[in-house]
Amino acid sequence: MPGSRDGTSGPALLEVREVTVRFAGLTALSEVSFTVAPGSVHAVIGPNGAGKSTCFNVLSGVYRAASGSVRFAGAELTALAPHRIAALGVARTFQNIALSGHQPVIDNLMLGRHRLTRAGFVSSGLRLPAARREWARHRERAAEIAEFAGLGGLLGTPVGLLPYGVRKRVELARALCMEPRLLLLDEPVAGMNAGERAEMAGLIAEVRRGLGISVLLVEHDMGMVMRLADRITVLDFGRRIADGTPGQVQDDPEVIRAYLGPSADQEDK
Ligand SMILES: Nc1ncnc2c1ncn2[C@@H]1O[C@H](COP(=O)(O)OP(=O)(O)OP(=O)(O)O)[C@@H](O)[C@H]1O
Repeated sequence: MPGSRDGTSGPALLEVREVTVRFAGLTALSEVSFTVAPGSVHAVIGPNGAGKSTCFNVLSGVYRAASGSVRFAGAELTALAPHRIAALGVARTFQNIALSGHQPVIDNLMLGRHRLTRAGFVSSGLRLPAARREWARHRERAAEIAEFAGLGGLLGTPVGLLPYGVRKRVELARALCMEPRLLLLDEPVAGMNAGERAEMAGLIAEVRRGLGISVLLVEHDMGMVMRLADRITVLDFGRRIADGTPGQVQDDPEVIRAYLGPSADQEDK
């Protein structure tokens, strides 16, 4: 198809090309390339230490690549600071929850709206009518997103009082409050029980289907990855060893050797 390098339709939303990252003698990523199609769920998998988090940290501007390029919707990201990348429409969640536990859900979500404010309702302290109106508009949108994420009845609840699985959904909802075009999810179901995992998987599917937002996912839960992802990139020792549909990756001998093992349908490795 025109503009397509990987069989998906249309030009890539994110194009990672030959990215290398080094830490004092260790090559954490070695000339890694992959593309994320608009409106798709793309997973990055691989054993511990394969370079998955490093990859996310390059995409979100936390780490600098030694070489290679990352293009998002036509813009080069590799030299940009994290807030500039976020402003272009790339939002992320972290392996460990990064929320303010004593603040209610709605306040945590409003932090996600901050970059979108014009009147600066935080700095003006809501003294100006324009700032108050803008604050109300953003609060309404944050409440809508909370509803979408199944948090509608919890707006006033301090995050620290919520069960782990719900806090992870608050974190995802906060990222959605930035109105991203691409959402980076770092191990979204790690540490969850089966019910929480199913809820989170349903929410991620809805983010793509209902909101049209592309999702790039690092995850060890292979059952979830195989069900959710349109495409999977497999890393091992910082190198890309496979890239394809779940079916292709699952049957790839090198992936089986390095990561999946002989029984590729294990739920969680
Ligand atoms: N800031 C850093 N300084 C030095 N080495 C690092 C740094 N971050 C990552 N590394 C190293 O880079 C390699 C890749 O690590 P990374 O965390 O990206 O792997 P991962 O695939 O995310 O692993 P996991 O599944 O355990 O999260 C590892 O050898 C790790 O020790």
